[in-house]
Amino acid sequence: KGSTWGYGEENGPSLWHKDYPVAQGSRQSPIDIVPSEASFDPRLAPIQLSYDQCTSINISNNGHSVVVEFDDSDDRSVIHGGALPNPYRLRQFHFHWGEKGCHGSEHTVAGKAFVSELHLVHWNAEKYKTFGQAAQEPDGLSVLGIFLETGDDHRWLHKITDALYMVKFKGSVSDFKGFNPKCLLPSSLHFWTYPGSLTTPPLHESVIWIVLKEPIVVSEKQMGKFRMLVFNGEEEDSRSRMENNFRSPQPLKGRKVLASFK
Ligand SMILES: NS(=O)(=O)/N=C1/NCCO1
Ligand SMILES: [Zn+2]
Repeated sequence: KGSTWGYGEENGPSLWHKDYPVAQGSRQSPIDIVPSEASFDPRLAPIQLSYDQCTSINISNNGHSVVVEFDDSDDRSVIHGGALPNPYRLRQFHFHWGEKGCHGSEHTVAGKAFVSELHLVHWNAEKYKTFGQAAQEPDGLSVLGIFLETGDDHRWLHKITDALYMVKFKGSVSDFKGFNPKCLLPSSLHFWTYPGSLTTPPLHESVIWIVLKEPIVVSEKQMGKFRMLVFNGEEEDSRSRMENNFRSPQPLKGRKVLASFK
């Protein structure tokens, strides 16, 4: 059967272009964000996250990351502002991380990587009928990226890390209701924004990226709980700890990064 993509020696990011040629395209993500080369754009509207009516449904291990999915059947939880033409609907969020004490973010800032990166995935439901269709359009998706750095415990992240034992194996799903990701935001919503892609196959060039400048702080202990997840299914022989599930920065190819702040 076709070998599926992953983050290992035999199926990792450097090989994805074989099944997904767009991997070598002109608007791939992530990128290294160089603040001194980003231009402040006063016309960028502030980011607004209207998540108060959001409805989380479940938490699952898809063999690549841990994902919390939302009911996106109406506009109850949307992001707007930035360079977005209209509100985009929250569909899911997930994380990327490294191994103990190492880096794991996808975007970097002037070459600095963070221990992890949270992605809140939204889609343009005003213009497209389904997420799948939007994911193939240049203005179809918007992903909000938030860096994680280590320090004290994050006071709300335990709601997620306490549920990870339920989704240790690929294919496991567990109820996860009543979680509002607003509790995972830093105090400043200053951001960079640029046109890019999904950072996982199929790598569609359909994402308007919004990356917050200020990281949130989580403890090494909390990060350790992500690393007890495994890439493999419960029945598989291969046992591999879920870590280093990040793609490295891709060529900018002439793209401009805008900043919402001076
Ligand atoms: N890392 S990412 O760019 O958010 N990738 C995806 N894939 C499906 C949804 O988000
Ligand atoms: Zn992601």
